[in-house]
Amino acid sequence: MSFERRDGRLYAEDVPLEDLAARFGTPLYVYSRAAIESAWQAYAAAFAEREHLICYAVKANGNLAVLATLARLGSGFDIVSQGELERVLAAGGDPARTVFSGVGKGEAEMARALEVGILAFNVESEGELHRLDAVARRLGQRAPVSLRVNPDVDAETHPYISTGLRENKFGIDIARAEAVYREAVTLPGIRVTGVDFHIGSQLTRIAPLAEALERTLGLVDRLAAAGIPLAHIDVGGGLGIRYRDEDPPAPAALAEALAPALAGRPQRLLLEPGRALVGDAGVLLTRVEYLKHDHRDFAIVDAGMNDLLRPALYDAWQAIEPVRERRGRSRCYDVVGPVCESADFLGRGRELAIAPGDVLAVRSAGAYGFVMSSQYNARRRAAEVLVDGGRAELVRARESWEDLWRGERIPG
Ligand SMILES: Cc1ncc(COP(=O)(O)O)c(C=O)c1O
Ligand SMILES: N[C@@H](CCCC[NH3+])C(=O)O
Repeated sequence: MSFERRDGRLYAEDVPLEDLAARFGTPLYVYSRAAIESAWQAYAAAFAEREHLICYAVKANGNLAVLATLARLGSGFDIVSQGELERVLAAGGDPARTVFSGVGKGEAEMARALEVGILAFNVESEGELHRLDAVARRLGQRAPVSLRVNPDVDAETHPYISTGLRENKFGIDIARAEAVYREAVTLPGIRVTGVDFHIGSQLTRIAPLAEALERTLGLVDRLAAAGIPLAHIDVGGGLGIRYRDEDPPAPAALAEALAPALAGRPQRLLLEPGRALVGDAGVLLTRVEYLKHDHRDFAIVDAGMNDLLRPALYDAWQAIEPVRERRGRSRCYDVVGPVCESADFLGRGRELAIAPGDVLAVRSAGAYGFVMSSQYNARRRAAEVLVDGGRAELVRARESWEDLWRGERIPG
């Protein structure tokens, strides 16, 4: 574990978190390099038996230092925008190990991805396939394509992050996919290379993934029979982490569960984990501003929904702990931010012994934390720090006041 409590103080590797709050201010995201590395190694070891490529889902945490850490391990990347592609390139990531997902790819994004030579476009609709064909032909290229199929399985997760049901906007209905492949192989700007699915995020059961794979392999077999062999099978990401009492499968259990269905198949396996690699590798530090004891007990802290949106958006539960234990009476607090919304909470009904000035750590904030933050209420986005052993480095400075109006103009 890279975030541990010793003698009542919470550490990131060998650095006390309260020291980081004092040095860099709050709100502050803190990541542990060792935690990222060990999560990635565990994933890679789990799938070592077969030829595979881990394409880390950049959306989970796109900080350049995080991406560079993963690139150095040999990771590939799963991107959903040109912005994420530029980040991967800036961090030294390999475009030839990068897949491009997302339902709304623009022409310029496609052209840029073709220019740098990505591994595959995960194409999510026929309209996108035709647009990509046209863009590639204009550039005198053939775009490598894997169709993202929608296998219509219930991932059994929060409805906002479930993506593999027919009513979701993602992917091509698996029942129609064969026809789309048959057309794709006739398009001069398209080179068919694989198939892809991603059924949702924060998955705690393997069964829906195994079901999606089974349905997809049926398609792979029908395509092979039709003379359309595929070079890779991309099973997406989605493996959950333990925020509270969930019991998500480890990567090894996932690998074991998928192995029988994949046995003997020549395709390279692609995986797109995000949260499972970085979720537990980060915390959000925030300082208590006020304690207010009215109808309820409120701990008003200096981080809000603009810094960490998950509680407000999904009613998500993340552990909140003082970085230094304090003796004394505890109370049951709603931990709320300074933003003018009643949804601005980090946690509700938390038993805490705290005083104004104390620093709290919101755990498991390495994924979908900073990346989902905003400047709402004209709040500067938090700084980010990467800890490596006993060293802590500022890897993104807190925004300046001018950052709040960069690019704006007062006309006339
Ligand atoms: C296409 C795609 N791949 C991979 C991921 C990574 O998901 P997770 O962070 O749940 O592993 C997502 C997000 O859910 C996604 O949309
Ligand atoms: N943002 C979500 C995950 C979204 C996954 C994106 N496909 C979360 O915090 O849980």
